Parts: sequence; C-alpha cells; structure tokens
Amino acid sequence: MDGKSNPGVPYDGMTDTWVKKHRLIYIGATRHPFILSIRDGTVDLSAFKRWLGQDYIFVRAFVPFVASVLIKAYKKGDESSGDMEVILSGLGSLNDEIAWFKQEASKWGVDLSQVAPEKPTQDYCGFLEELMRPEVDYTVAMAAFWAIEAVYQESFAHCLEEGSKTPIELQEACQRWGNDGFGRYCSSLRNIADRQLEKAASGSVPLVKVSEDAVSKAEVTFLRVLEYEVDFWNMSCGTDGHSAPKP
Ligand SMILES: Cc1ncc(CN)c(N)n1
Repeated sequence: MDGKSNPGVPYDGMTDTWVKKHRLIYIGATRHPFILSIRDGTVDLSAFKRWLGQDYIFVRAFVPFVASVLIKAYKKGDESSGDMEVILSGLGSLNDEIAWFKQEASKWGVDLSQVAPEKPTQDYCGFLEELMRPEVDYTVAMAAFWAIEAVYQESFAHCLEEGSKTPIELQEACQRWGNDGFGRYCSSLRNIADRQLEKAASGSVPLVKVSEDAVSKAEVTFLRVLEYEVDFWNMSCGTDGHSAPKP
C-alpha cells in the first residue's frame, strides 16, 4: 500500500495513489448526480434546500472534529511544520461558513432550528465523533480531513467551470468551496496528509507495525469518507430511500 512500487514513475504522494486506485468511488463522490444537476441547471430546489439544512448540521459537527485534529497537530510537537496554522485557518473559514449557512437559509426560507438530522447526516456525524477520539492517529485524522474538504472543492469547482449552467442564485454556494483559495487550502491539507503517510510508510524500525497500521487505516478511512459523501448527496437528492421529496 505504499504506492511506490513503480521505479522511474514520478511519485505524487499516497493520496494520489488512492484517488487513482479508487477512481470509481472518487468520481461517484465528486461528480454525483446532485452536483451534475446544479452544473446543468436542472437542480430541484427542494433538494438544494434539504442539502442546505443537513449540511448546516454536518458543519456544526465538523468544527469539533477539526479542533480535534488541531489538538493532534499540537501534541505532535513539530512547530516548524506549519500544520497548526493551516488547520487554524480552516477553523476560521468554518466560522464564516456557519454564518453563511444561516444567511443562506433565511434567503431560501429554511428554518434551521426546525431541521432534524436525516440518517446519513447522523451516520456521518457519528463517524466524525469516532475520528475525534484521542487514540486515532494524526495521519488517519488528517487523511479524513483532506478527503472531506477535497470532495466539496472538486464537486463545487466543477459547477463553476466553463460551459456550466449553474443557476445564478446557486453560484455563491459553489464559489464557497469551488474558489481557488479553497483549492489551495485543500492542497495544503493534502500535503500534510501525504507527508504524514510518507513518514508512516517508511516508519522508524521499532514502530514499523504501528506505522503500517496507520497507513492502511488511513486508506480505509479515505474510502469511508467517500461512501459517507455519496450517501449525503443521495439524501440531498432524495434518492436514499429515507427522505423522499415531499409532494
Ligand atoms: C457533507 C460535507 N462534506 C464536506 C464539507 C466541506 N466542509 C461539507 N460542508 N459537508
């Protein structure tokens, strides 16, 4: 699972190997029919409103998860890595994101205080809780953090590409995650995850078993993130069997 088995072929990092290896599910998460419907302008606005309410609940749960990653970065004690600064900037953006959700909800007439979490939201938030445990390795938590942000970045950036017919009233939402600055932030998260994975894969001898474990756990965690993201989009579309659109 070290992704370096081809001598002579440029090595882009473990996360790149995973994206290539798990291409189908990665495409499933980043080119989901919900996103494609925004991009081609056919999106059902009740689906968008459902996504808005559920994602507000998710983002509130995501904040303590990111805080837990910050604690892990601090405990690692490598001040010169700059990891804490990157993660802190993420927490700052989440503060803006929560304010944006409130403003957007009032624009669309969604009463956030009345939104109850659907099953996929509950499950995804439960997964974040699991990842917050102190015994979860920093490498595993960072891989999850990068994957969660990257799915939104790639999905919403696709809705802003040339030729897309994203309705004007949804463009601001797409800009939030599809802008270049968010893209650079995701690259920083990816670099941290890749560096950690690289260290774990080449682990110092007495810790070899622990490190290899972290690498395989991180890959499984990456896949679980993609599955949760697909379920989340399915729920937004009303195609998950739990939340059929109200007539
Ligand atoms: C479900 C989900 N995944 C990712 C993100 C990006 N923070 C989000 N807001 N919601």
